[in-house]
Amino acid sequence: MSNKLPVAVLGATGRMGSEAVQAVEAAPDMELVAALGRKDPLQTLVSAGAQYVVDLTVPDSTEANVRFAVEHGMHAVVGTTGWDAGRLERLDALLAGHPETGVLIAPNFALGSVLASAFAAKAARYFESVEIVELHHPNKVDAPSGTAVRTAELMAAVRAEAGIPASPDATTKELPGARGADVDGIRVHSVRLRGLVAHQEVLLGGEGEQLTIRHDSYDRASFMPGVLLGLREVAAHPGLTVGLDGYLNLNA
Ligand SMILES: NC(=O)C1=CN([C@@H]2O[C@H](COP(=O)(O)OP(=O)(O)OC[C@H]3O[C@@H](n4cnc5c(N)ncnc54)[C@H](OP(=O)(O)O)[C@@H]3O)[C@@H](O)[C@H]2O)C=CC1
Ligand SMILES: O=C(O)C1=N[C@H](C(=O)O)C[C@H](O)C1
Repeated sequence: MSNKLPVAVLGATGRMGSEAVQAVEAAPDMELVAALGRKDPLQTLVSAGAQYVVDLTVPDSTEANVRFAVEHGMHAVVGTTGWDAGRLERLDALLAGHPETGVLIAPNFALGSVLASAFAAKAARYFESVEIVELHHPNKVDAPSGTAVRTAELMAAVRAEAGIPASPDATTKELPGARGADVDGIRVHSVRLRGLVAHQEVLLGGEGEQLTIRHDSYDRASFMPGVLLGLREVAAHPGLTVGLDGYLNLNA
């Protein structure tokens, strides 16, 4: 019997899913047992013997996909966006009944992006003003990006704990949307532009200075080491982990 991880990819025909299929096929310790598109029944995961599922689909389908995986004892590594607080709560409750199963919800698999968000959280308490600009390809269906939401949440939590007031802003007259979305009190601006893949700038401003923390994914290959790392680690982390940083010892 093979001791390779039996992996299935959901969303296998998509931009990320097709890249993940290639990465899993090329990994010496993994075996791709199923590659499902939108029309394929989830039951195929069971008949294929999948024990690890990578979800790279759409916000509307990801929760049901992950629920199916967990209910069938499969670990899940999830890159799909749309995991708001309500969905995470429901998943946590489901996992309580499956104590040996691990799920990673990773807003971004690129190691540089994970580090950039961690650096931004670290810096967040030291600056009066913070805003986020995320820039993506125009085929992206969701805005703001999951990465920007996660970065804003991390920064807002640090600022709240440190008692930092809201960023100063004298705007009283505004064309709707001009100041971006408000994520936990942090303004997030979304650019959609042909030629881009996935990019983010965190802007931190203080009296007479600015710190910019920028990350660029020029190619979806940048996400694959994180996908493979997630697959190799997920079984060792039962329960719910949000963010690939949960598997990295960033404070070492
Ligand atoms: N965490 C990370 O590092 C990254 C996350 N992402 C996220 O991953 C997700 C996928 O992105 P991307 O690959 O660019 O998107 P694509 O649109 O290229 O791919 C989406 C895939 O999901 C499938 N799909 C569509 N609807 C359903 C459904 N109802 N049920 C099951 N499958 C469905 C599509 O199948 P079909 O072709 O038949 O429509 C397609 O294979 C997005 O949420 C994106 O934000 C993206 C990049 C990096
Ligand atoms: O849709 C994308 O492309 C990406 N989606 C994720 C997000 O919304 O943060 C990750 C990355 O930014 C690429």
